[in-house]
Amino acid sequence: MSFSDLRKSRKTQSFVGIPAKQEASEPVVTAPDLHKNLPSHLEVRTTQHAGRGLYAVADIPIGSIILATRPHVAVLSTPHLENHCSHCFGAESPQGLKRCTQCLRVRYCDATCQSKDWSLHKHECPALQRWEEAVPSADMPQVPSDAVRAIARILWLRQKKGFDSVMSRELDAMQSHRQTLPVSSAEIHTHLSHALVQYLGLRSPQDLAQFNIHSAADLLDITSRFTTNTFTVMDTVLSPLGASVSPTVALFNHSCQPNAVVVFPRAQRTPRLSEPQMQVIALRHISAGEEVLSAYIDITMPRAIRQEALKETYNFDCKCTLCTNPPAVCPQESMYCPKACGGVCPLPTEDNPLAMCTQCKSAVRDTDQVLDGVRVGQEALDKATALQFTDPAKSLQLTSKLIPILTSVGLTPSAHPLLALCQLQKSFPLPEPLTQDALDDAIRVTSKAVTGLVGILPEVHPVVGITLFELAKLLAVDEPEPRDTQVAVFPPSGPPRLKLAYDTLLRARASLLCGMGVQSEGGQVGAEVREMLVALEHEIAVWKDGVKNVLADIPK
Ligand SMILES: C[S@@+](CC[C@H](N)C(=O)[O-])C[C@H]1O[C@@H](n2cnc3c(N)ncnc32)[C@H](O)[C@@H]1O
Repeated sequence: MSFSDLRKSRKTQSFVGIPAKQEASEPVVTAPDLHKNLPSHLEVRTTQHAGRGLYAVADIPIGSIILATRPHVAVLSTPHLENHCSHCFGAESPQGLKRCTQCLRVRYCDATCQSKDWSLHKHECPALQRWEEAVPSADMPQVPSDAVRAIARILWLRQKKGFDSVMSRELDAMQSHRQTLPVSSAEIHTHLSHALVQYLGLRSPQDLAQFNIHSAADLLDITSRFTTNTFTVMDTVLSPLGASVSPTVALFNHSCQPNAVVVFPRAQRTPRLSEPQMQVIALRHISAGEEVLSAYIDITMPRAIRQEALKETYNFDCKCTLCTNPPAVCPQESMYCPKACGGVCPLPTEDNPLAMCTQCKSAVRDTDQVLDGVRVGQEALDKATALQFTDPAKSLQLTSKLIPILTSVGLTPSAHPLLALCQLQKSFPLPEPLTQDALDDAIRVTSKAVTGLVGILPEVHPVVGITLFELAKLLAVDEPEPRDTQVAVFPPSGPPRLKLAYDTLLRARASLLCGMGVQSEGGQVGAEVREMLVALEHEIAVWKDGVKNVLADIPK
């Protein structure tokens, strides 16, 4: 059988007569010797509807590090291969990174990081070179996708550790949805399998036996396990860096109202060589007996988009409280009362155009205007997201145009797509030379994003903490043309702005201390917040002294 038969044999158990080992999509039972590194406050339990999950067996206070581990496998995404270490994922320091002299693709902080990565890179290095040689033209990707590089690392790791090792069995015990994959995603898996085989330099399906893969079904199990159990590696300000797989962290099930969050805080005090370290942090007090649940997707999205994303990638229908029993007005789909009574209305939809304020019962009259605004806003968001890196000026033009439109039709800052547009716009750097208007605009958009996020997420969520920190940094930028401080507009100017920066920073610190883990004092970003607080305190003190001196000079 050739590789082109993979698709046909998707549902078969074997292509070389050896049956696949596991009935996919059945709840997996964990062997007692797996996940031995679980902390004593957690245990694995299995339910019919969600398979294995992790449950608290003791109370877990808010902000606690529930679990900390280095993923079994992690890869940088292609654009970050140039500016981050492929072992510890640290950003390029002033000393620069050392490039692998063979493949010229991956970089390391130093010889220590390189030698730590060698056991897997020694297989990856020739594979990267082989891939590059085989690429038919310069406009094709010169490096395989993150998924292909990560899955290959999983295969080399299993081979190195032995297929019966605990590490390999933990990887093999991760949930696979091979038997119930929708046709659309089965196609993706087939493409992934083909790219993987090319990257590994295999000539026939039988060559996969060296990775303990004996059938098309086995191969699809591997790719399905990868998509179902991957976590995005993030830097300290939550920007995506790459993909990682940790079978222990993958035991956490999903909720759209999670009580825990996965972060990569880069702790200050632990040596960098244990990085990238994933930490699961309690977003609220978790009582003994409760399941610990994280969010697999962006929960600032409306319910329909969340449900679709969960079905597409994770193959389940979410039955969390927020999905099954939503509030009368979901913040993600809300607008202000048309009579401005202070209440909110659900956003009208094509199916249900009647929208009414929950407080004063006034009906939204201009439903067409709202529907059009949301539709055009979504189209602009899709376009602006696609152009974010290739044509940032055009992308920024789209977000700047749509944010005022959606605001004027009455969407709340938490509503989709307004919040998503604000989040995108605030990711662009400030223009140079900086004008007061551009700075003030950036502050207004970031402030709107904070308000929107706080309407959906708990204040201790790291996304809220990081956005507060971004806002505080903008408020602390030297104003190009400070305004008259008497005029009550937002953002304020002069000393009141400095005071607002300080207060916002205090909020960011409180949020990040919890959301990035109390024990690690907020990790690297927590340390940056503390440094900035000291600098701002100094600036405010200088300003107060200045005012005191001026007052003393005024003749009585
Ligand atoms: C990362 S794994 C989580 C651990 C998994 N339950 C197991 O037994 O290995 C993701 C898969 O778990 C299941 N799952 C996670 N959260 C769920 C939920 N809230 N409801 C139903 N199934 C869920 C889905 O099958 C999903 O594809």
